[in-house]
Amino acid sequence: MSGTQAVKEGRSAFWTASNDEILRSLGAGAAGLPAAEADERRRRYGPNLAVVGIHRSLIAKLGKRLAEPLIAILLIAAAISGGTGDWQSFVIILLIVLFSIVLDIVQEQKAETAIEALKRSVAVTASVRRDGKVVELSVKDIVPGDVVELRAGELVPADGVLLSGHGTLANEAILTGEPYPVEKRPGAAAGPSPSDAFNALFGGTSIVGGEAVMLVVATGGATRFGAIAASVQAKEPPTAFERGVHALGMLILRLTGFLVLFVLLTQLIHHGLSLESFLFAVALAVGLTPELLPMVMTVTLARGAVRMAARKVVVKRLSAIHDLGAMNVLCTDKTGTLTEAKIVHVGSFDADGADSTRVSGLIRLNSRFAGGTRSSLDDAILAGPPGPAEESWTRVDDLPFDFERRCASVLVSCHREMEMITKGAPEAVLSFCTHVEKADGMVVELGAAERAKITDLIEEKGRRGLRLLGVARRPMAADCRHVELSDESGLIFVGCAVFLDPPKASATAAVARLIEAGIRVKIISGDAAPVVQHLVETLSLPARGIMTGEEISDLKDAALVARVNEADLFVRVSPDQKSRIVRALRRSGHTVGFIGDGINDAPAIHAADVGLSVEGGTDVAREAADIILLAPDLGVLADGVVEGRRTYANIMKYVRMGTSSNFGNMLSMAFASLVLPFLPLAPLQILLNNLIYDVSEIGIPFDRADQEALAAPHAWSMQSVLRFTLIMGPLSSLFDMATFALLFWGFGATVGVFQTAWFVESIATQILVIFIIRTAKPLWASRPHPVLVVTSLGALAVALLLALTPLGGYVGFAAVPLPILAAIAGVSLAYLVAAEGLKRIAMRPFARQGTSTAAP
Ligand SMILES: Nc1ncnc2c1ncn2[C@@H]1O[C@H](COP(=O)(O)OP(=O)(O)OP(=O)(O)O)[C@@H](O)[C@H]1O
Ligand SMILES: [Mg+2]
Repeated sequence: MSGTQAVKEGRSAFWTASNDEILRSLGAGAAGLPAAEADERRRRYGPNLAVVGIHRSLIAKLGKRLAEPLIAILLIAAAISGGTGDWQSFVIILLIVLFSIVLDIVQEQKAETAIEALKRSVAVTASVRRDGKVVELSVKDIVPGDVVELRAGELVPADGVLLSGHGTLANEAILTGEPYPVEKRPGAAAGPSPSDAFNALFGGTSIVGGEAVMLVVATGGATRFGAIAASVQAKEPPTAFERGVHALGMLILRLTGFLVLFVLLTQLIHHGLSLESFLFAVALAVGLTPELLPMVMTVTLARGAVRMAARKVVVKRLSAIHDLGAMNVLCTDKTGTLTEAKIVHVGSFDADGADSTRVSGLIRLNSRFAGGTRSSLDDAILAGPPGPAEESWTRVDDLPFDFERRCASVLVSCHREMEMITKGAPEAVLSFCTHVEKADGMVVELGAAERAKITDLIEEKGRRGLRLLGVARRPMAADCRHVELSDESGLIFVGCAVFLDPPKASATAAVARLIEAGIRVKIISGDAAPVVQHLVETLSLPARGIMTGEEISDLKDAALVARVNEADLFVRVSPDQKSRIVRALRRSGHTVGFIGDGINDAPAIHAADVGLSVEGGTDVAREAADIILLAPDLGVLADGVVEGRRTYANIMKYVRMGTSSNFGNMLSMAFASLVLPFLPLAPLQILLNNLIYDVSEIGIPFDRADQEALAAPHAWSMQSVLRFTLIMGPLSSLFDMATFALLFWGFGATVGVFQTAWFVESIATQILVIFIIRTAKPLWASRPHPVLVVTSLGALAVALLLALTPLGGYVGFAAVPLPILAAIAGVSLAYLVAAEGLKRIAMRPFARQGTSTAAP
């Protein structure tokens, strides 16, 4: 198949065709598509999303819920009730199903809308040529035939070919697993294999060097990445928290199944098969399942996300909120978070340490003509006045900067002169040098003594907090047209350019707050040791232990795990080492955050439990991040951490209440069905009880959290959930059983009175205990949020109204004599007092695993 054909059919090997062929077959031009044509194509090809169909329609959501086993069973129960002429049950069951589904869907919908809006606010855009102008478009609006302009640090939005490029380097690790950048240039590839496609860029990869103009050939699911993403549904692996909640849900489900079978069996033996006992078992199953847990989690997290956004922290992945609160190690790069990132080129010195305009002139030529990533250092260099003869130099070739060799070279010519000028990390440049240029222009061999002197000079400037770039040159043959990496040798050292980047005054307080919050702060920088150490001293940051990139490259992963905890400063590390450090910290048991803004930070951001970036960061860093800070400030992050912990604390309240009351109810029901000659609650009453209790908890996402719950990183612990359940559950069923005994043997209550009284006891204790177990402190020492007070007491009022007024006749309630009511009130009060007393033991925190090694 020819290349043209491949393009026409939207098939894979489009890179074998020539650009002219591709432009023709796509009906496109270098100036971009007309807007009307683009709209037409958008309709024809659909949105440029790798995975579509994540947004389920309302109908689909409803369908999914109706198909849930519990709801399905309830609907069957309603049908059977209706079929046997029990219209009352039929209507009430349907109402209950409807109400809980609507509650669930509405809440979740609201949460999703809020999150979508947040995500959109930090979404990555692309520069697209339309109607001959360059416009910023949402990536999803890109269509085949579009012409996209790309720079280093940006994501490739779709599959396409290079129309032109300069020093273009792409990172295709997402497709190939290969971490090293691949060179890209225009032309037609020789073979159909993607590894031949030197002229193609693929959606989902990123530009890490140079720039490019790309013609889009395939979008959305038709891209290479789209095909992969669709096959794995691009699902992120669940976090520890998500796994924990899921495991808990499964445990409860199994217990419920077991219990329902048990109750059904005892009912069968006692009373034979009846509709009543079937409905009872169904209602029990419904009542015992924490069916609203997923919704409450989503709603609580979404509310947390909205609150965090108000504090300039935008969450892209909801569960990252939990991880942020659990984070106990934060790794940060230096520039921007600890410094102002206002880099100024303040001067240059030669090999003897004397001021030198010659060095400044050479480094300007390098920055001016360097391809690849233009860094903030280049911007600082070019902000100064041009050198004397700068205009007469022209670029011939260049070797773009990369973070591994930390150098950039240009080949420039002026009249008959041809020079290669190299700049980069001083020690890297110096290692390429064999000669040195003196102040008078003389070039002499670089002896060991002089080399040591220059190294000392560099060290000494670094200790004063000055950032340096070394400058060297090499005269080349006049007919030289290309330079290669091997040409970066035998250089003549000229001197260093000096830069200042003022420390951020607010960083000291922000780091102190993070440490106060139980988070260890580590600095991972590509800069030199003295510069980083000077910064740490200036800001008086508590940091001990330093490790260099060189040391790290000598260590195997296992050895690195053993050593990462010893150091708080990591210097001269490469992007790959940044992510190795993060992974090692995670493997040694920490929950690790990484904040950075550069291309070189993206792998580490991705590797962290909580990847953080800032609004002004590069696209790749922002795309890799779970959380975006709208202000590059660690103080904002400290606020976010507090919010994350609050959200977690509220979810734990729901988990605790759900598990302990469910477990208690299970025990009570099992006991009751063994000893009572009738059902302790009619099926409808159980459903009603469950519904009212669910409503009473709607206020939890709004609740305040105690200062104590915010003070330290938390971690999901199944042990502590189980302990709470095993203490508080039996306690509540102890009082349930006392109520049974009192009603049945003490007062000799009739079925109707018994059920009404127990309904009142059960709902009152379940709801009121919210106020006790929402805090580990004494009840009176922690004030609940008004919304929680209103929802829970409101729900209780409704329950009492239903049970104690003639309204209750519809669901089988009877009038309860005053002495019984008084007795029930007494039992309930006794239960609450006991719960308050026991909660201290039940809520004692478990020691966190993995922190012992990291304690300061
Ligand atoms: N444009 C450039 N040309 C030559 N060398 C450069 C350039 N940009 C950076 N370098 C060198 O590479 C080193 C690492 O880059 P950079 O400082 O961006 O890393 P980093 O890890 O992001 O550091 P930080 O912690 O300060 O954010 C720099 O210290 C400098 O020596
Ligand atoms: Mg950086």
